[in-house]
Amino acid sequence: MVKPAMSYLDVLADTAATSDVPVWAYQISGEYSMMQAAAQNGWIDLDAASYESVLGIKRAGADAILTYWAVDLAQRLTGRSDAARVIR
Ligand SMILES: NCc1[nH]cc(CCC(=O)O)c1CC(=O)O
Repeated sequence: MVKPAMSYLDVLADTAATSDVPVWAYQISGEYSMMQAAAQNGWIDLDAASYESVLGIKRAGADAILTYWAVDLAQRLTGRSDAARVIR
């Protein structure tokens, strides 16, 4: 598990490149909170920025991502309001 994810994308990529076991990334509450706050101030598009931040973590090599947007993203990516139950 590499955390916090967004500040350690280089460490995540290096770890994923050499790990024999699945590598997880944790997008911690501080990363989530600063983006929620920025969106509340009208500074960023939350839907776009949250998706892009998680996509970047995946692109760095994470096999799985722990994120406070998990349910939101699952619903948006599947188009299903019950996505969180379905993916469990
Ligand atoms: N070491 C404990 C731990 N495990 C996960 C988090 C982050 C929890 C979060 O902020 O989402 C923390 C606290 C910390 O490292 O500061």
